[in-house]
Amino acid sequence: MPVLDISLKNFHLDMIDIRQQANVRTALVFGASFLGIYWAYRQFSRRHIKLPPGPYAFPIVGNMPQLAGVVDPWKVFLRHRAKYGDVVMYSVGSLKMVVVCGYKTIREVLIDKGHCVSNRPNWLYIIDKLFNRSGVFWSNGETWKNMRRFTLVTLRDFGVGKKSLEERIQEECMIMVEQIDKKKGQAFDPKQFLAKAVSNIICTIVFGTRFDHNDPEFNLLLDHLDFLFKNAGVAVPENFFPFMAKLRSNKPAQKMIDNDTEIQKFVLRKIEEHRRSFDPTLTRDFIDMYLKVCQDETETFKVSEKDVFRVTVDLFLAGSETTATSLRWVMLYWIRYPEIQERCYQNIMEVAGDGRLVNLTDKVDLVYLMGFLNEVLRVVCIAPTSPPRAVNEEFKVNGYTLEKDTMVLCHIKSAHFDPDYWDNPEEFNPDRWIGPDGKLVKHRAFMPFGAGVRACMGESLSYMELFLFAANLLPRYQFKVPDGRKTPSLEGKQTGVTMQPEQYDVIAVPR
Ligand code: HEM
Repeated sequence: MPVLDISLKNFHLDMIDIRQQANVRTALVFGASFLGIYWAYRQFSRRHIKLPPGPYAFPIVGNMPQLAGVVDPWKVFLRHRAKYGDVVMYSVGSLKMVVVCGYKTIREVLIDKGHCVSNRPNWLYIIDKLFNRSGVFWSNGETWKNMRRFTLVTLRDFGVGKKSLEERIQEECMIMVEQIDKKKGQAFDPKQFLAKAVSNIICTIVFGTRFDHNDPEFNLLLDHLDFLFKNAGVAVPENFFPFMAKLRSNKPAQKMIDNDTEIQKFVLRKIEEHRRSFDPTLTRDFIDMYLKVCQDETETFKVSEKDVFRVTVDLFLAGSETTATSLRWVMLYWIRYPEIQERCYQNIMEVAGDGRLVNLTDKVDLVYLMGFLNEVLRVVCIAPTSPPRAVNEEFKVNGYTLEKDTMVLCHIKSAHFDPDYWDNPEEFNPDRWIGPDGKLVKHRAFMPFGAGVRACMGESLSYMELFLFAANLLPRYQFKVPDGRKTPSLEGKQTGVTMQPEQYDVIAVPR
């Protein structure tokens, strides 16, 4: 009975098929129910979390219309703080951003809960394209830990706090003196001099060499870095809506990437030059340190070329503009308050009146000058809102939950003007830094370099530069507003990350 045989076999196969289909269906129903229950559980359990309040967020674009392209975002954040409190939430698409104000709350976030906000939001489109999750500024996790360690050791080994770097900064200051002398009392904008002098200090640490101020390669590098610094901010729409990178006719994202490629070529040329002259017994600079680590077979920690390039750019981006801009503010406050400039000068004369160069050991005696520098950093607050962090572990602050991956900005300027921690915070007063014993006092709400695990890595270097430049320029010149010109305002503008003073000229009258 072959026919029946076949049909029986078919029947058997059909049964298997039906049973398999039933199994698949059961699995699907079971899976869907599980997901449904899980979703309901998540919704229910998250109903109890209290997110921070904030201004109305539009569908899809969220708060982008209120924030994109805003000049002085720190002022907008302060207006919202007055309405919503110390923790204010914004959103763009599905991303959440929180701005934290006031010293007490900032401290709680950056120090007490610092381990929960140790990431940077490196998923932002342009930032991710540029920084490639490498280097130290925008990396996270193991890469960040390794690169932070490598960078700190290298900065220490190549002179931060050491005599050799001190001499290099003094030398750079004297080159600036030669150039100021050439002005012969004519008005000039100190911006370029200061930018080149400070960048040359980073060049010394990274490449082991300085550049002539007229070197075209150096000037091109500075132009590229300046472009990147001014444009690679967080509040660029492409960071949140990558499709806009193709839509916007002026293609700002592509320009930044092209610009970054040019800097990359420069650094790679320097790495090649170093490779040709490399001597493992003589580590000359940051790049040599990288080559050494690469060649050392016993070294467990490996640095990639991508990382070394990125850290180099990180050091330029984080270290040149910030310090050079601080020095421009220092000069502006001198010309705005001639009597304070005179007190700084007298303070230096008491210690180094014989015309010698001021060095780092003089710092303890130059208390008024140090108080003045701190006061400039306080009132100006070069980075009024700190570079963003990202929540890596959900936590609560002031009763509000900050969910994982929320972007966090700390409003440093609000801490610097917090009336609970400063007497007359609006007043520019270097004397607030001098204690009854005549020594420099510390103020805990002073945090121009951020705080916690990701605090600035260049604080000591910056102070070295600010102090040595200020203390060695002032004995040589009295800085003044050019005759007949209006005294520049102290208002300033936040462009990108930093507070920029308005363009101004000075005259330097030899003492
Ligand atoms: C007046 C000058 C400077 C100011 C006001 C400043 C300010 C800051 C601030 C506010 C942060 C963020 C900290 C945080 O997230 O909590 C930062 C980070 C950083 N700064 Fe500075 N900085 C200055 C100079 C420098 C210099 C000279 C260097 C390098 C030589 C440097 C290297 C860095 C690096 C690498 C980071 C990232 C650290 C990390 O993410 O682990 N900075 N800086």
